[in-house]
Amino acid sequence: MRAAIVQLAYGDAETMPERVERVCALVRDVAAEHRPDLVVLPELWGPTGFDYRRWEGLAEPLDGPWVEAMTQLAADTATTLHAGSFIERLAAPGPDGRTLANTSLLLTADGGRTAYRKIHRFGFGSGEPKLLEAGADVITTQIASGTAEPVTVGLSTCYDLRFPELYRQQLDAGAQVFVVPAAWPAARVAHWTLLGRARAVEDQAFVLQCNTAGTHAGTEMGGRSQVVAPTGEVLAEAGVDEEVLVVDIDPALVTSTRAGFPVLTDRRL
Ligand SMILES: O=C(O)CCC(=O)C(=O)O
Repeated sequence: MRAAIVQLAYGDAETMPERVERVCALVRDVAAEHRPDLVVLPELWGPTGFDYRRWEGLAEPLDGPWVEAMTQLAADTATTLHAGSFIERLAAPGPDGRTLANTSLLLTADGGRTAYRKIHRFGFGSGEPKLLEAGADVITTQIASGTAEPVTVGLSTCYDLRFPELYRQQLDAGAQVFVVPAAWPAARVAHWTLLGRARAVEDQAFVLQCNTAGTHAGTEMGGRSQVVAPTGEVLAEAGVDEEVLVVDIDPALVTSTRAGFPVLTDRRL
């Protein structure tokens, strides 16, 4: 399976419509040049990861224009597109009384859609916990892998990476690949790369991490997107600017790693 991890850089000057147009053109170019099976974009790259004041105004329902543009992009490029996440306007307030969520979308070329609402909200009382509802559902789904066998991917977002129990639940649901879009700051980027490797090693799964680069709302993003094999080997790592990683991964390596070093069979639940 060929994956293209599109690490986007942005600042405060670019508007969301300008960025959507730029990113659509970039993804079309990547798809035409590399023919990936899966393209991954970062968390909240449209409304921005840290400019919370804009979220209310930039929120959209699941049938809004951003989702429509991403659905069209998946169809036009004939790839599965993990579109990163957006600020979803919910039809009704959730248990915390909020009407917004940080929602990731996996879109297939034939119009299929899997949504994941970020479970662990980042901000310690401000930002996400103050403004957003938390997701409640662990999400895995099967996608085409470029071979006869589909591959099972688990969806999570940014701060979720700090909570290994989520990945164990995805593992138990059959996940072979974890896809993690993020807007992870430079200040803690060493945690981002370390935790991605940890999730790969402990669950013997591929980890595809797509971070944001640039500086917006006064927060410098960390970049360093990476693709980690079930053995823990880092197959590709980005720098700190906008960059596209194109990596061929073999889902059979998950099976052979789990069979060759069967640590998961020693779990005591
Ligand atoms: O956990 C971290 O250090 C960063 C998390 C974050 O920025 C987010 O979830 O948006």
